[in-house]
Amino acid sequence: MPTPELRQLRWPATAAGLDTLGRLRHLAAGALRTGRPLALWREPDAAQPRLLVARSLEASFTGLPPALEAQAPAGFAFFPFRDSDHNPALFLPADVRYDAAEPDVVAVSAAANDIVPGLAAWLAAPAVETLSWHRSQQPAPHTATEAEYMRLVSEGVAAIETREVVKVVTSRAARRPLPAGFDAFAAFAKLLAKYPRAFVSLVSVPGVGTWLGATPEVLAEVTADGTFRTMALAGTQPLAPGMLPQQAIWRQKEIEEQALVARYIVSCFKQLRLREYHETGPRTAIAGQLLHLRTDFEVNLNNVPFPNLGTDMLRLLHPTSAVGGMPRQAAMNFIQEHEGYDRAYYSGFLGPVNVAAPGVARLYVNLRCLQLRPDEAVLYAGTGLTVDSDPEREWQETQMKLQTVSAVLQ
Ligand SMILES: C=C(O[C@H]1C=CC=C(C(=O)O)[C@@H]1O)C(=O)O
Repeated sequence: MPTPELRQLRWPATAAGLDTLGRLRHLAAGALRTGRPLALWREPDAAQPRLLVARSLEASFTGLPPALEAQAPAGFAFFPFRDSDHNPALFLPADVRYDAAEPDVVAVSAAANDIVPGLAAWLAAPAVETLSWHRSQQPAPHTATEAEYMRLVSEGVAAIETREVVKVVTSRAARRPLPAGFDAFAAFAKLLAKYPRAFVSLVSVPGVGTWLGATPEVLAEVTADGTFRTMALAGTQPLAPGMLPQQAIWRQKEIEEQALVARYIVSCFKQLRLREYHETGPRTAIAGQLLHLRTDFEVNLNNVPFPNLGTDMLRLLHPTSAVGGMPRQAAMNFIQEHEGYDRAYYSGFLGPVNVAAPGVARLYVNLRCLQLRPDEAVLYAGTGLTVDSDPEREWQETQMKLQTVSAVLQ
């Protein structure tokens, strides 16, 4: 359904030779060239990716997490794990939109009317070879060695034993060189093909940097038919070749770890005094070459007196105990004191709000992601700890999780 205040620009005949990926790339090039923030993403099981360009960086700064109601502004949320001057919370207004499923038009919001002449000229301009992605001003984060990470895990287990926390998720960053001729757009296209069930994204913001990922974890979703969804995702094991997910056997450690996340979600519903939710699972879910335990939660918004449930739940859920821990504040304090690096946008959340249509929002936890730097990538992964965590196994688990996105660096 076209949104009335959107102006539709048609691609000129000169662009006839560009396929949809070529058009997405060309629009991304235009945004980068003019110093504008942009997001490219493909929702799980959607056939085609979408692109959104914000008219300016200034228009993209925000305070609170976005409202998810149909009348709220349309845009793309890009939130850090923890707000700071270095890692601002962003909501890129949907000023320019391109949906590869409707390849012949580019939609421009009324707020961005002034950029129409430049954009129209750009649609007719020849495609460029190399794109200069926006860069972060921050130095690369500290990357933990195996010994350092194992020490962090032991400290986390000790904090659980002394009841400082019930669960905590520790994480680390890893640096990898970019292969010769690395192209972030081509890497995005590779992730699209490799992970059809993931939310695949490439976000580039002036001064903030460029992030690429393929995450399996829904944070908050509101659908056109009025359904709210979230999930408790935790517990990890490799998907062995030829193995069916239903054959997976889970240890008590993973079962408990995931149950805590599910319990946290239920406590958020309780806080809002909502009882009419449906809970399915836990079931084994595939995420790339990994398996997780997943419980799905669903609320029919047409049957409950909670018109703002999506917005309220989003504000309660972030950061979930799948990336922070429980109790939330104690786990956040532990991470701040012990982790020794800045997670930036890793384990924050991202996704479109009211872009596909008013009242449709799909926000994901930013996992299995990397930050692009001029000649290297910084990759991120974490592991949920319980009292039974073994430091060596947790290190191995981070190695496995890093492989999801490092597939594009080979
Ligand atoms: C923190 C991450 O994953 C979370 C989601 C699924 C399974 C997890 C785990 O088994 O620890 C984590 O809670 C990550 O991928 O960096």
